Amino acid sequence: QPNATKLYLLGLFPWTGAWDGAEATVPATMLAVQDINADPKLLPDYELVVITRDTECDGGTATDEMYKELYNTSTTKIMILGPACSIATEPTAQASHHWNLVQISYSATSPKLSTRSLFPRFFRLLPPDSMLNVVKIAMFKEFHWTKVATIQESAPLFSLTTADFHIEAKQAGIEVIAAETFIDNPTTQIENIQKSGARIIVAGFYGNMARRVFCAAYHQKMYGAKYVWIVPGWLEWHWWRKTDASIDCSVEQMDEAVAYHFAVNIDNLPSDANRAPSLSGMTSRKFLERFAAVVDTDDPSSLTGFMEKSFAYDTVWTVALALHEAERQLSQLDPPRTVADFAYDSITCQILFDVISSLSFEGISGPIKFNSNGDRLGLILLRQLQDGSDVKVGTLDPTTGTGRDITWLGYEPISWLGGAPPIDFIIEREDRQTIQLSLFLTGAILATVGIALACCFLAFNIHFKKLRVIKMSSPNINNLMLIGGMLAYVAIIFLGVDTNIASTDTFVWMCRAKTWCLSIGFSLAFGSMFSKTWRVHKIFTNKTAAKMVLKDSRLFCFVTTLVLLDVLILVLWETLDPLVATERFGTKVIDDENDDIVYTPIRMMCESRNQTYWIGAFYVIDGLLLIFGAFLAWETRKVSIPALNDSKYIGVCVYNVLILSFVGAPVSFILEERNAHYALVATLIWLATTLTLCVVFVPKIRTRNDVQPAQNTLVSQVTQSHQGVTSVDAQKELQLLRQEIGRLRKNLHDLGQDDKE
Ligand SMILES: NCCCC(=O)O
Repeated sequence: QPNATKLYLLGLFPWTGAWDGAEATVPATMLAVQDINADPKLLPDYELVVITRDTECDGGTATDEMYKELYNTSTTKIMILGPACSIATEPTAQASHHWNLVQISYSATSPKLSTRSLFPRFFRLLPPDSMLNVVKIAMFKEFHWTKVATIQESAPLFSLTTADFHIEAKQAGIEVIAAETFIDNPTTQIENIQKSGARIIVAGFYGNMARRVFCAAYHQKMYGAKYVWIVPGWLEWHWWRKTDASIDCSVEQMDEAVAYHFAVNIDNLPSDANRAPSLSGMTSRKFLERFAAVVDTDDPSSLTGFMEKSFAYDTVWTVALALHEAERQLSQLDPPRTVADFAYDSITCQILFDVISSLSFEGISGPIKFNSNGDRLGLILLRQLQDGSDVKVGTLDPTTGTGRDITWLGYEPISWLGGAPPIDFIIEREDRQTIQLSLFLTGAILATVGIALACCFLAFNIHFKKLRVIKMSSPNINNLMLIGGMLAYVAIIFLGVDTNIASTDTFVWMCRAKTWCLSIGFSLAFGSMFSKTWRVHKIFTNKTAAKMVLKDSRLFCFVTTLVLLDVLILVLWETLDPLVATERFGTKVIDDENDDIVYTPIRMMCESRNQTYWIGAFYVIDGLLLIFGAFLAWETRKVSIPALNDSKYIGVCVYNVLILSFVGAPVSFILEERNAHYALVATLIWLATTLTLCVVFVPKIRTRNDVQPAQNTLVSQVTQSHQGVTSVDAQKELQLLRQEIGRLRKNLHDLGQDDKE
């Protein structure tokens, strides 16, 4: 109409950015404006004019553009359309109500926008994305999935939608086994999901990040028959095929990765068979034809925002209907007013707000009605990408029935690449790690051989106790050493008893017995060696010949003290903090041949809560003994007197035990694999014990007939021995040696007497 008053609307559209939906929503908006202006019954005295601005799908730009237009006083904008992206809608809708402007978005789906206190004059033609979660949950129920992983781009739109999904999933008994968020590189998060074993993945992202996620999924082989991806249904057409320098996947690879994924969105255009006549008088088909006629492409569905075109069209109709009704209500005021009088005043704004709140009409996108949060409820559509085609496979109407069931009837069947819905999680199996029977038997046989060897040495020691070479080496102390060795061998057997061959109770009992055998065995064997080395050291360092002899009884006392100390610690340990069987779970391992199966390594351990302290006590005592033993052995390294014939061998043994203990203890702590642990620890105990016993006893056996009666021989040996280490002042040395020989003779005599006692 030539004399129509212009009513200006500010249209905020994203021509660029993460979601450039202006491509389709602007033509649809203009189509609606054209239809409304041509309708003589609707706002007959007015002409709607939409001033469009590019928001770049960005909060800052959108706010800037909005203010530029609001401060442009040449035109008064009576309402705001858009923006499309939530990130741009949130700041603008938080500010526009201060200008008494009602704002209606044709596309923004962030759940945050449902907060009336933050966005008091905001409406949108579609529900928040969180409302789509009901379809995702319904899918899980339908296909008996109980485990899910989620991945989302870091933005309120996705984090709020995902948080809501987590709550709904929990209520539905679905376990979220991975919840990943990324900013711009989802590689690690995709790897995490793969490690979690999840097969059903619910994702939230814009198209640019969706490409990165699927490219990472392609590289991790997280697609195909075994995976189900559920993504937002409003992503731009063929979003995975867009040229993108930030991904290292070809179009073919992306086609492969996204095949058969599901997309959930609000139904934007009901089929003509199911729909009531729209207020515009158009069928869905007619609308599509007209839309195709106004856009500059042969394939309108390729335009970003194609899904939202009907919402954009209906947004303008909502605005027009509200203005029409507001005009009527304003005319009844005293003095009467018109919508054209709007000067960012609250009266018109309130009327418009109330009208829209109670508005109900049949739009081109279906029935339009807003809830108290300004959201619109609608039919939710589930689509699947089947052989490159976007296929509708089901719908869910939250307003009918339970509002939680998907209608499959009348839609294409779902295509499963594997012929059936995939399992939701890899099959979990326990991998009870026990010591192999063959390894245990090997250990037991070796331990038995060791015990037999120790028995032979014991028999030899007792049988030849009168033999001078045996008598001089404190055979009773050596017997203690042999008993200690035997206990160490027995510990090897106890250590190898696992739950595959014994009950849990027996396992714990064996474990306790092992601890006793090892600690007391060590004290007996090493304590004996240590005490003898100590005696040799005393003899050769004591200045006064009278005080230098340590009798066997003193050595016995020393070893007994060590053993009693062990017993005290062990009894306290048993009483205060007893060892019990506990299951220790290792890192899950996916089967090499079938990636549907994951094994959880479980090791039965015999542990106590504060065992570190108890073991620590033993380490401190035995460690000190070892270190001091090593020192004594070093000090007496040059003593090679067959009459005290063990001293040098004992030194070798001290080093042997010291090195094996210091290597074995930390490695056995680190090594988790049960068999390797047993093999290492058993080998170290066996080696340390066997080497010690052999080093001490084999020379005795070899020289048992080689007994020298004359003390002259001893003198000559000591002299020879010391000559080997003396070179400076021969005369002086000779004198010293003679003194030493005298002293040694007395020592030997005392020792002989002591043994006889
Ligand atoms: N409907 C596409 C835009 C989504 C959003 O940013 O809310």
